[in-house]
Amino acid sequence: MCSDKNSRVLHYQGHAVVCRDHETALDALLRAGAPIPFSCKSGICHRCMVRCIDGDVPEAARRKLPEHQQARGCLLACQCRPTGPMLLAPLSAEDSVTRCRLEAMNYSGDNRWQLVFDPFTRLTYRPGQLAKLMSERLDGECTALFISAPEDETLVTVELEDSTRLPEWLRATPREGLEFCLRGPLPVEPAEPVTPLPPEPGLWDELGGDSMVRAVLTTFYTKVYADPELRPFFERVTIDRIIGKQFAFLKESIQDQPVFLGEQPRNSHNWMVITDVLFDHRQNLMLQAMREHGIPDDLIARWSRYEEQFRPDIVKYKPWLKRVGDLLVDTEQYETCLLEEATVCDYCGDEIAANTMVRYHKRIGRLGCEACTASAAADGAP
Ligand code: HEM
Repeated sequence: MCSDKNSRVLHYQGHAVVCRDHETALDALLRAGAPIPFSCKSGICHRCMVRCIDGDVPEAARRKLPEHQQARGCLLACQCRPTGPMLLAPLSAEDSVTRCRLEAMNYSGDNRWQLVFDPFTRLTYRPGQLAKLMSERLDGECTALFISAPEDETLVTVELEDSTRLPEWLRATPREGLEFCLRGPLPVEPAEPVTPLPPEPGLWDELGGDSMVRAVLTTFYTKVYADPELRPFFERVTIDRIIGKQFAFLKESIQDQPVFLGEQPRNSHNWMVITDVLFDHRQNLMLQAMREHGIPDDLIARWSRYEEQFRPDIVKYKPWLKRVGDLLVDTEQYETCLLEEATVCDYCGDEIAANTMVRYHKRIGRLGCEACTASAAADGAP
């Protein structure tokens, strides 16, 4: 993450602070005014558990945590005396794992399986939320939907989202008594829209103005377009276009210049399934880009706040509907229409005659000729 391994600078949700000798990460972050939860400060209550996205986690800060949390980079901030720079983030829904005991697995027809189970610790959930189920060894992950009502029942019932592909661990017999792990519940409904931070025009100049912001964004998106996890989202967007959009968005948000013509993050990212972990990964690339251009840590923190604030508008486990005026539009669907004029198929390039019925995807707008859409159906596409 950092060029200076001795700096012990901590980044957390748009706050940057250099940890003093003998100071814990928790105390340093509290000194910087970071919104980090805590209680006992002695490693018992685990309220100050956070995740390390980049940097070395001292052994003492993680040894009291179960293996699956250690593997995700979790640590207790009150037990952490940093040895170098660290990029830290709050826990996400993905970090909460509950052990459960399967009581029954019922076939409810129409290729649907329901699991009834007893969680070892209390689960707070609502019907309609999602969870990831996995074996005790935390592999063989599958998605399930809560369908029981927590106030009426002590046992929990979920329905598997894709019952055609049961993971290996769920095929074992007898199934009753099987122990497994549940991650979640994962949020599916959009949180309240973010109220953006007020502009800070002075920050733009302190960062080095238009040329420096553009240079950092160019470095950042070069990394994004080379990144196997992020690149697929940008399949249909040129790098120059996204740099231009992001530049204008930041200029408007930070410098208060009305230059951004585009959609707010909640709408423009509505179809993207972006987990907290992926969001953190993006923020880490951003941090690297800012550092490569020599931006000091306090300015990095102030800039990062303008990005971090949109986390609730962007992180999700299922696509959201797009809001167009008062309408909510499902963009992740196919539609059919009658072609008024001849065109070419977006998949094979062959001509499609006028007055043909064609199928196109609402968001990506790609339309296919009969041969291509027929072969897609044969391949099992929706
Ligand atoms: C992992 C995190 C993120 C991913 C994968 C991502 C991906 C994308 C992609 C693929 C687009 C192009 C959409 C299109 O033209 O169809 C886009 C646009 C955009 N993103 Fe992100 N983004 C992420 C985080 C953020 C954050 C934190 C911000 C806030 C500063 C942001 C602000 C924007 C803006 C302003 C646009 C342009 C919207 C428009 O076209 O009107 N993104 N993003």
